[in-house]
Amino acid sequence: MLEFTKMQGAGNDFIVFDGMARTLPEYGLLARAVCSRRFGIGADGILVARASDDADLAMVYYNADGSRAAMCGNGMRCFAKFARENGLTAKNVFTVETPDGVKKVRTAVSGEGVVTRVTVDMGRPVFLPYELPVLLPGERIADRPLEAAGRRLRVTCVRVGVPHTVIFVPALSRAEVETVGPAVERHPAFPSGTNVDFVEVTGRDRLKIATWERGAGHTLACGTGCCAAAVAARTGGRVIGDRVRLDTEGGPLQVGFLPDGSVRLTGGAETICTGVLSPGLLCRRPRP
Ligand SMILES: N[C@@H](CCC[C@H](N)C(=O)O)C(=O)O
Repeated sequence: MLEFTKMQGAGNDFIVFDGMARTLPEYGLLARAVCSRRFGIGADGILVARASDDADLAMVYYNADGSRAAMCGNGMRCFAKFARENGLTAKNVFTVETPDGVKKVRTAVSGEGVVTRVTVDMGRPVFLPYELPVLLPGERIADRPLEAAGRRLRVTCVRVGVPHTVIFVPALSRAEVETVGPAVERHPAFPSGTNVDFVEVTGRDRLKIATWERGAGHTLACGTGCCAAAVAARTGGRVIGDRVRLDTEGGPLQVGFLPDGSVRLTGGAETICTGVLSPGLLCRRPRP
């Protein structure tokens, strides 16, 4: 009997498992089986709750394609709600170990014990140069746009636990997300792949964003992507102030900038359903 909970944060959806006291199947296989939209439950990734020696809990994240990622911002909000509401912790403010370090989460809990909102201290984003296979003598990376899907793109690369490539556009286009997104995700400049964020500036403290995720494709929102976009926009003078609202395709999220250079992600999380996996699910041939 393998119980699961399906959750979403701004439409980025996850299957959550409690791995505190039980052994689960191999996570990559589990992710591919349950995330399949037609042959599984359907989700962008899986989250597994584990015990930790260094924090109150540990979160393991795998993308829908079975690849592991160090961090997931929307996933962390869902994880925090799951942990608090299912008694994995009794604290409203607690710490979670990830491969990107220990994250502090703050949950807003109603009188009925329901977590209504979660804020995650995401750490300091790091600007990255992208790796071009060949640079001409004297040429700087900033001089050369990235060529992908027949386009020459000005990109900003930022790591927020996981790699993001931010592209500012005059207006978001679904067609662009679906053509440029996969071409940039697998561009040779990014040997480990990258998430790709298309960002439209809609106000002095407001952005609209659409994301193509490494290992999951087009998703309705990406928490680490919102942090990357907010930091890229602020550093480039496109937004001002201490916080930015990001309108994702799945709803609004907020990113706050702290004096030490770190960022905070705030938003909601919801439980969709709970259930039990069919025992045969993991024995079937992996399907898309
Ligand atoms: N949806 C996530 C990011 C998940 C990881 C990503 N697909 C990767 O492989 O880097 C978020 O909300 O941050």
